Amino acid sequence: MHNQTSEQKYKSGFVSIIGRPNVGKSTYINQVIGQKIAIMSDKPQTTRNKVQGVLTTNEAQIILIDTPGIHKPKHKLGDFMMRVATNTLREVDLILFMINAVEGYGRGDEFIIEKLKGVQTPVFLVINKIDQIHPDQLLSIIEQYKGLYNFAEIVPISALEGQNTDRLLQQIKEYLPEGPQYYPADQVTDHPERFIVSELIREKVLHLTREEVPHSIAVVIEKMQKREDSEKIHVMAAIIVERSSQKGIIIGKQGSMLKEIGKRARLDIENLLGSKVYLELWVKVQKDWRNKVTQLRDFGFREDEY
Ligand SMILES: Nc1nc2c(ncn2[C@@H]2O[C@H](COP(=O)(O)OP(=O)(O)OP(=O)(O)O)[C@@H](O)[C@H]2O)c(=O)[nH]1
Repeated sequence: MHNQTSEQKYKSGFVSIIGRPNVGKSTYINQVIGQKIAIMSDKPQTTRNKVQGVLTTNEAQIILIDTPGIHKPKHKLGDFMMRVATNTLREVDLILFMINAVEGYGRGDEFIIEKLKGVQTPVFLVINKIDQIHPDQLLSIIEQYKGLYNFAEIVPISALEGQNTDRLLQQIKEYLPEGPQYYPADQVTDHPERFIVSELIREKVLHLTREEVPHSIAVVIEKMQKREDSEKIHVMAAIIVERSSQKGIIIGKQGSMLKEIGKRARLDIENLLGSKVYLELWVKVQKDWRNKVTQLRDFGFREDEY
């Protein structure tokens, strides 16, 4: 076939976002996609799974993968997350290594850069939260990081305020290979709704209980279906904790905390599903689940599912 058209070919690809906890990865994905997909919290390491956001335009489709924070594993769950993250880096078309402009270079960054040296994929250095620093500081950050790794591009942004995020998108497109539209244009994530629903509930628990409940909690959706007798979707979810003291905190005085968690989560879930929701929550104690890989699988942290 002699198809001598001057039209640009469609581009598409997978872009992995890595960085220390709390640098703003979820905020960036939400900023790009414009919907609350990745959950956000002030506490580090709220992202456990890869949450994909899909951005489709007339010229390209960018599939963003929020990779769980790469860090030195302390227990089985950390080890498992690290493996998932490292595998991801080899498979994607582009890696965004995000740093927080306000925090100095640390051992966490050093660890990530060591990991990056083992992959062929091009890497952008994305300096986030530039709304919080003086431009002069930016120059010295750029100088410092330039010497550490051969970054394909260095892009300063503010994910929160949207500064320079358009330019970053443009540069991402330039690095993507020609490819098909993997997802329909109106699809913003390929995660099952159940997963997003469980993350919305987990987010409320973490926000409302502040430092009192650790990140090791999990939320398992046991049932999610439309009730025959009403328009509502019935969601049943268990919040899994490691100690009964944590159970007490989550339930609160006369159930007040659990009630508040449920109320806030329900509103978000209704928004997500576009339907009224009947949400039933309970708290379950399961000791030391983080170290039990078999239980991780039960809770849905399955490598082959990503
Ligand atoms: N000032 C400012 N704050 C930001 C910016 N981007 C993110 N934040 C804040 O930084 C905090 C952490 O953001 P997240 O998006 O949850 O960070 P994350 O990298 O996904 O965190 P993990 O899930 O722990 O890996 C939140 O309080 C955000 O509001 C930014 O550009 N400027």
